[in-house]
Amino acid sequence: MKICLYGAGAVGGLIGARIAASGRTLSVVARGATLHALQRDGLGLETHDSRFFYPVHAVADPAELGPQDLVIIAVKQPALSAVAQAMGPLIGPQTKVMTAMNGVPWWFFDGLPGPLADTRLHSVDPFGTLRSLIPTKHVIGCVVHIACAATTPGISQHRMGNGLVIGDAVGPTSPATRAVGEMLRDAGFELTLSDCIQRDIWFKLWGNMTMNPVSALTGATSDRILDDALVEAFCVRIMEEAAEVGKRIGCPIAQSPAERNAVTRKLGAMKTSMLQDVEAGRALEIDALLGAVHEIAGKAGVPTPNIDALLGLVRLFARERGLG
Ligand SMILES: NC(=O)C1=CN([C@@H]2O[C@H](COP(=O)(O)OP(=O)(O)OC[C@H]3O[C@@H](n4cnc5c(N)ncnc54)[C@H](OP(=O)(O)O)[C@@H]3O)[C@@H](O)[C@H]2O)C=CC1
Ligand SMILES: CC(C)(CO)C(=O)C(=O)O
Repeated sequence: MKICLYGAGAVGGLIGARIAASGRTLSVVARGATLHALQRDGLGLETHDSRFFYPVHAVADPAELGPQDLVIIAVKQPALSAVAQAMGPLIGPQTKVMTAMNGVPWWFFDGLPGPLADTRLHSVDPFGTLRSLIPTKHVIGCVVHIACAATTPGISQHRMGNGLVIGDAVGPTSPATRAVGEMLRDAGFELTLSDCIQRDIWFKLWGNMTMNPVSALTGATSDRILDDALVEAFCVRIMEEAAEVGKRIGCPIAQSPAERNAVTRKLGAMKTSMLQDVEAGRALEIDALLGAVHEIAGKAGVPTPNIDALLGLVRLFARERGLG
């Protein structure tokens, strides 16, 4: 399997390092300090008590690599458009493109039957460029139930969790996606195959769409967010609104906000990826985590005053700090 990673940060670095550690050849498209580090040292993977480096073939220009069997995209949502525009040479007729990212992707409704089937989301693909550059038939969705960070170029720090859920964006699980699943299992992940990856995306988003923006606004880790009764109550109202939207679009959530917050609480003092972005001065993933939910709620006819308030606040926060 010819595998290429695009986005060797926290999540991509972890997935890539595990793939390389399992004995497979991995190509990586990277830039700047990350490219330099990968070419010099390989992909670094750090845990609380270890640090290993794995050799990879790192390039700046996807044209050097040509068509792949699998391209793993693990960038933040604001970087996606530039990646889609550059990755053309990696995509052949049989290529699978796996999006290992949080939030609602541009292809969300392409394979989701129900009242909004085939809806196009202006918030995450305003001009339809992602859809035309990465046709949905190539896409495997991937939900990452892992926490990690990348504070040094080329090195992913694995903090907790080991779960990946993958599924075809459209249609039943294909043999190619099963093969990708086997490859990721071999690499050491707890891999689940989903026959409706949109539901898994919505389920994960249900926790992220509160914790990530609230942590960005307040600078607080997840435990401190949940320790404040008023902030927790605000998060619960947002989750109730998102659960109602989910119910209307075919992504029901079989969990209560209290149950989910209890799971989040067990993760301790977690610094979300959006808080990491604020601290590093990087653009925030607002459209995929909140803008798309706001747009979908409007189309589904569900009032979402609390989601709207959080979206407005975090959007303004990002604009004022040049993180938008
Ligand atoms: N971190 C976490 O714990 C979790 C994150 N997620 C999600 O996973 C996705 C990835 O997040 P994460 O790994 O944290 O992000 P990071 O910011 O750590 O990594 C993104 C990487 O993409 C690279 N990149 C961006 N644009 C380009 C480009 N044009 N060419 C080459 N490389 C590029 C960046 O390189 P450069 O440094 O050069 O900009 C960086 O190495 C997000 O959707 C996030 O929400 C999901 C679960 C957990
Ligand atoms: C680690 C986790 C689950 C925290 O919300 C995450 O997905 C993120 O930080 O983006």
